[in-house]
Amino acid sequence: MAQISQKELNSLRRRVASVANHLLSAGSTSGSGSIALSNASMNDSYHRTHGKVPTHPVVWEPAFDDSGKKFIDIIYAKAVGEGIAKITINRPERRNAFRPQTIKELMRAFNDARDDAAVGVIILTGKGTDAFCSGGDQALRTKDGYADDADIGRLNVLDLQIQIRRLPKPIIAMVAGYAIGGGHVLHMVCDLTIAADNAVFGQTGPKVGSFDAGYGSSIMSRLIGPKKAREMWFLTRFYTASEAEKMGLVNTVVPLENLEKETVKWCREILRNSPAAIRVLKSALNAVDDGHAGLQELGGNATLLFYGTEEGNEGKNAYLQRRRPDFSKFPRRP
Ligand SMILES: CC(C)(COP(=O)(O)OP(=O)(O)OC[C@H]1O[C@@H](n2cnc3c(N)ncnc32)[C@H](O)[C@@H]1OP(=O)(O)O)[C@@H](O)C(=O)NCCC(=O)NCCSC(=O)c1cc(O)c2ccccc2c1O
Repeated sequence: MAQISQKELNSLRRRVASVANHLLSAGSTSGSGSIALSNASMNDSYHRTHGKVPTHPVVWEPAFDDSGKKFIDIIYAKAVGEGIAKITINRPERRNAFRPQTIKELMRAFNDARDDAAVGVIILTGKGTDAFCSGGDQALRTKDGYADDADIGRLNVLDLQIQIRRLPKPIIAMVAGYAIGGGHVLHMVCDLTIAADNAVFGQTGPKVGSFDAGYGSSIMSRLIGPKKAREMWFLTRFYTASEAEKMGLVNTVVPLENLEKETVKWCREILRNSPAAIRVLKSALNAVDDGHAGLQELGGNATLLFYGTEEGNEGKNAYLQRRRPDFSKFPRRP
């Protein structure tokens, strides 16, 4: 009998789950029988044309990158047949404070999720319900950053922030408990934040002898306004989830027990929409704040789309066929 490899088995499981999910969601749409009769709220009318967002439980399976290395400080998972990856900081005994190793692993997982064409949305979260992330591990702080295994000081969370901004898929911070210091900045650089009602947000930098004068300042100012950003940094106060929602720091607040369910619902809604449109929108929404790098990202998307056109291909084909390109048939649109 022919042997089936683990990779083939996983792919088969994903396809079966995808078909099952499809059937479940079709069932939940036609089964309710009340869609056309539902009241006139905006989302109901949206659901009339698009069908209801499936609410079946998500099934996570462990995920790996191709480095062959294990993950120690994080848990990496993908939802079977769904297009969702979940990356969890796994240092709950330290309120999910990160060390250089944690950041390296996060970057590996984000890279894998970026490269996996089956993944359309990524969730970043912390293990347990006490903390999303409490920032850099202060026990490892040295004169030049946070000590890695070779005792070299690192501020590599700054590289992770850039990776999150440039990754062309939506990243949702799923926050329960504390999001503090560098952990608070991490949720801010994500595209969306879904907070549990026990979430607490704050910067401690000036209290513990640190500051993030990069995204931690500029993006915060964009999100909550320059006065409120000064308040958050200068006074180092903590804010409840509902205060954070009023300030525009988070998208929504839900009961802790519904946090993952609601986050997955948002993922599923995003996944119904055009990946290319979302990709371009993410880079467009970041472009001004990210300066030349932001424009480069947005410009790269224009090139990517242009390569798929007949006009773009005429140039390449002419070069390969050693002839003069004929662009005369392509419109010069108003
Ligand atoms: C987050 C808390 C408010 C939680 O308080 P709580 O009372 O719930 O819990 P404990 O305080 O008892 O903590 C339990 C346990 O965890 C340890 N721990 C918690 N946070 C950290 C941490 N960040 N580093 C190391 N250890 C931590 C704590 O010591 C306890 O251990 P036990 O062994 O005693 O059980 C509260 O914990 C808190 O305020 N934490 C500190 C928050 C903080 O100041 N974070 C650092 C801010 S600076 C930063 O993150 C930062 C990082 C960077 O990489 C940067 C890079 C470039 C520029 C700037 C950067 C930057 O500012």
